[in-house]
Amino acid sequence: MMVLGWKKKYSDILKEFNYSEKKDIESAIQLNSLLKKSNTIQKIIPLIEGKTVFVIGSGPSLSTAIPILRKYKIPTKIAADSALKPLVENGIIPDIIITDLDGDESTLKKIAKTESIFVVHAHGDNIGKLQLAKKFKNCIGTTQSKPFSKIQNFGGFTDGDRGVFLANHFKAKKIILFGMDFGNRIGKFSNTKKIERKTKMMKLKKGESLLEWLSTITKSKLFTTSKSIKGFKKISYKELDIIIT
Ligand SMILES: Nc1ncnc2c1ncn2[C@@H]1O[C@H](COP(=O)(O)OP(=O)(O)OP(=O)(O)O)[C@@H](O)[C@H]1O
Ligand SMILES: Nc1nc2c(c(=O)[nH]1)N=C(CO)CN2
Ligand SMILES: [Mg+2]
Repeated sequence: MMVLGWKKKYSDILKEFNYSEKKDIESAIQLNSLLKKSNTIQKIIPLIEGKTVFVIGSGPSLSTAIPILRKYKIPTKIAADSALKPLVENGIIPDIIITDLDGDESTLKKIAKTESIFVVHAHGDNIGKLQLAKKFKNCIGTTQSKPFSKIQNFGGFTDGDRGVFLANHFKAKKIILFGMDFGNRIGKFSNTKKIERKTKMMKLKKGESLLEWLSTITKSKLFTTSKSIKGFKKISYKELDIIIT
């Protein structure tokens, strides 16, 4: 089931970013045709339901988060797109990767056949990249429009906030953010080109506002080690041991 109220949020996104719903649907249809029938959804449940999960984005605080994340083996790690490369380079293989396939392609390919679950988002502007999804051993397809057949809609917009919506959908007990700073600085690990800066800032603003909205309806307890977000308790790395238990 889609998160209640998503339809209105999506309709606002279409208007604000001038996206075409028709193209989003076309992309989702293509992704659906590439995916095999699988039990990947069944594999994701035990990773999240009733658990503490980490959601890791590419904001400036990712650099200080990496040595901390290396110490924590148990909480499920959900990584957003371009956060994947620095994580893998530091020996951290996330359990779940949220991507619209514009992160680092060679890192995606490197861990394609591991047990990690790839949650691939189809939208009107990534149709040309969808073939990559065929390489993943465990793959779930998503859309921001209506779900159908093998394509799901857990809510959310940018890769990072979609990770939080995914954790909410599968009933995480606690969700803790790393490298999810939003704000005016794009993290150095983000793949953003100079010309895309304005749109990227708009996307980050939208992602943050969606998380503020989610905080008013979720049953998961929300924390952030990154910059403050309304509705999320700001914590220091030192407090992690207590919160995780
Ligand atoms: N200040 C920040 N700079 C970069 N990423 C951030 C920041 N704060 C939060 N994030 C999160 O990190 C995630 C991963 O970053 P990435 O650059 O891969 O974005 P993205 O969602 O793939 O964007 P797009 O696909 O539209 O280019 C973002 O989706 C966003 O949710
Ligand atoms: N149509 C369309 N949809 C999106 C896009 C995008 O560039 N185009 N980018 C996203 C993640 O940042 C999420 N959704
Ligand atoms: Mg992306």
